[in-house]
Amino acid sequence: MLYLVHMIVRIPDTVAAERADALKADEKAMAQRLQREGKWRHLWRVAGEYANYSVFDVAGNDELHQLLSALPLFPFMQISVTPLAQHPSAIAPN
Ligand SMILES: O=C(O)CC1=CCC(=O)O1
Repeated sequence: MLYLVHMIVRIPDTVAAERADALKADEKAMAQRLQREGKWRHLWRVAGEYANYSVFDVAGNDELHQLLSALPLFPFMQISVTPLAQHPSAIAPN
């Protein structure tokens, strides 16, 4: 199943800069592993915001939740999820 996921990142000032940098490096490593595995199909920065729109291709709600909640920045993100279905006018299956 495909899911459009909106992630807004807010790391509070109480998190030390070194800790924040480590979390971001771990987040990048996990995101790139999931992209290589084909589960994180798109990752787009929202221009001008510390936020992204992503498309995940996973078995269902439970796998998506497991992946999102394992992200290093998960405690500092506001996440919204939109399940995607095929559009009948799309010229190619997604
Ligand atoms: O910077 C972000 O939008 C949060 C994030 C998701 C994957 C990644 O590497 O950073």
